[in-house]
Amino acid sequence: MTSPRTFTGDPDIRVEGLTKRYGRRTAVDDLSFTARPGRVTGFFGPNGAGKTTALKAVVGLARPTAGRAFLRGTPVTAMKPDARLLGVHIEPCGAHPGRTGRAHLRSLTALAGLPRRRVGEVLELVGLADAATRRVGKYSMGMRQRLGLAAALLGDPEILVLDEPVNGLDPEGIRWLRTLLRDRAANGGTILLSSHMLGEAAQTVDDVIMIARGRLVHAGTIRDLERSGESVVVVRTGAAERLSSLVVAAGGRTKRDDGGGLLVEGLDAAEVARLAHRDGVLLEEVVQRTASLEDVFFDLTGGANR
Ligand SMILES: Nc1ncnc2c1ncn2[C@@H]1O[C@H](COP(=O)(O)OP(=O)(O)OP(=O)(O)O)[C@@H](O)[C@H]1O
Repeated sequence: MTSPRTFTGDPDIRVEGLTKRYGRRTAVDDLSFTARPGRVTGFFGPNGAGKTTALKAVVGLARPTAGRAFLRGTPVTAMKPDARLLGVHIEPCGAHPGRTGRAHLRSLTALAGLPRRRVGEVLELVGLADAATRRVGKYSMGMRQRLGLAAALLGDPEILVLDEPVNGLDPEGIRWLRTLLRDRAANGGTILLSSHMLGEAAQTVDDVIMIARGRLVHAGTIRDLERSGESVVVVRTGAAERLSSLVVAAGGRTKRDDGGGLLVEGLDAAEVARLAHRDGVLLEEVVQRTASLEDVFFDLTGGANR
């Protein structure tokens, strides 16, 4: 991916009606989505939502019960492995704990028919050059994550599929990964990454696919999702009932919060203050609280852990 790609309008990844059952358990349920060139697509869902299972089917590592995944319009099951087209990091990365990071990458390079110099280049790229001769069994979780990324990047692929790439990285590592992925997208690359933490990945992704219990619950841009978080005004007053009826008459909604305050939806803080002032209701505190991305995530997925 040395030069920016020409956009053809075709999604690099297209998933249609993907379903995967393990016995009677449905891990992925009739899932359809796309991931496009020049964008980082985040694939979100709570633990056990079916992210890893779906990503395995996308890259041809798992056979769907129904539905299909396409890369550039070709069914993934009909494609030959091509490290220049597709790079994948899904744990476990398969590195033997007794081998060094460099030896692991060298064998992958040989297997994929890539030039041997790529090993040194990707070790440098992921910040593992100094640890290249250490055994993988001695690597920290963050280092193993970097090694998995190095393996995915060996062919400098146009499409990257990464399962929970942020796991185990420290804040500096997360920032480094964000820059790396944003740069690749800016050069026309397609990146699909999964995460169970929407807030943390928000600065990295452009598009959001969200699943819960194997089903799609939301697809759109991260900007739209950020805007969708409704704000709530938290009010403390000795005249909550009076204020509540004023708010309702003005078209808002109210409920009591656990701390004895009044939560107002549908009006902003200034409107609530104006209503109170007009009727001589004394307000002890007025705070506008915007729903965080984590709140939005929780609302959309129903906090659906299995
Ligand atoms: N090989 C398997 N055999 C049986 N059940 C499986 C298998 N792989 C996954 N599952 C089940 O499918 C469901 C989805 O699992 P999956 O690992 O895809 O979710 P996930 O969203 O990646 O979760 P996490 O964030 O916890 O990794 C879970 O209920 C899991 O127990």
